[in-house]
Amino acid sequence: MNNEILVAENVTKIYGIDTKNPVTALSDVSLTMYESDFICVMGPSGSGKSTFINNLSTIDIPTKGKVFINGQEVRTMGENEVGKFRYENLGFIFQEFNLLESLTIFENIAVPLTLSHVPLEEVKQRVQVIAKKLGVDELLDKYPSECSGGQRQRASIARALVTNPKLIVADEPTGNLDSKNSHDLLELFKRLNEEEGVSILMVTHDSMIASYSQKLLYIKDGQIAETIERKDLTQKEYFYKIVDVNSTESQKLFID
Ligand SMILES: Nc1ncnc2c1ncn2[C@@H]1O[C@H](COP(=O)(O)OP(=O)(O)OP(=O)(O)O)[C@@H](O)[C@H]1O
Repeated sequence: MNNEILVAENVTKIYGIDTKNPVTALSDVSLTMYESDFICVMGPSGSGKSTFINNLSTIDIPTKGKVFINGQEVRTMGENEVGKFRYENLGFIFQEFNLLESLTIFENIAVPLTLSHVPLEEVKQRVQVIAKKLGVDELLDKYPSECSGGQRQRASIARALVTNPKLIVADEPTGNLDSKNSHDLLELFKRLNEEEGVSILMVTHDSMIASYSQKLLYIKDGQIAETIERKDLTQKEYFYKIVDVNSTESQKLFID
């Protein structure tokens, strides 16, 4: 059995808890993720998917419950410690790429290494390697404004991966990519997952993208309503199962 990388115990998130209209976005959710797990999160709009991954990955702090990453309880870490911990362990990929406009693509990708005081020669070498993997090695001297949406997205993915994170946390990472680039990204995730044991926790609304995972969590009303595991299914069989869950759950919305 692989080591536990992320443990969430009875996590609840209530937005606006001190207001007249608090919103319980996540309700008593637990999850154990092991090294090399590849988990996808799906569910209707507003069901709590982003809240789920944000609260499990140090971006946000739960109202109730505990989160452990690599055995450390996130709540007990100071702000600086959490920052360092993120750089060393986590790679975040979001739909908005948040590249710094005043820095070149090279400098953007290098940011997490520079912040960790990695020597310049090593920075250059690691940026080159990851930029090549993401197909942005020709763009390193350009500024984000000189690149297309897909190129910027790939550069931001290179920045998330340049630290060799143990856990990739991705919220709709293919949102701005065309279908070829989406599948290339998922093939890269698959390789990192299978060959380097990187764990992946990813939100997507696309069943085809979700079919690259080994486990699917279907979130509804802030809770895990269904869990499907790929096990020995082919990707195609798993894909059909995912489509089925999405369509069955969508139909329930009519009946309810
Ligand atoms: N900062 C916030 N303050 C108040 N309510 C919030 C906040 N963020 C999210 N919510 C509410 O929490 C619930 C869950 O939102 P969340 O963004 O996690 O859903 P989601 O499943 O990711 O949605 P989508 O697929 O539309 O992105 C929604 O009702 C949303 O309106």
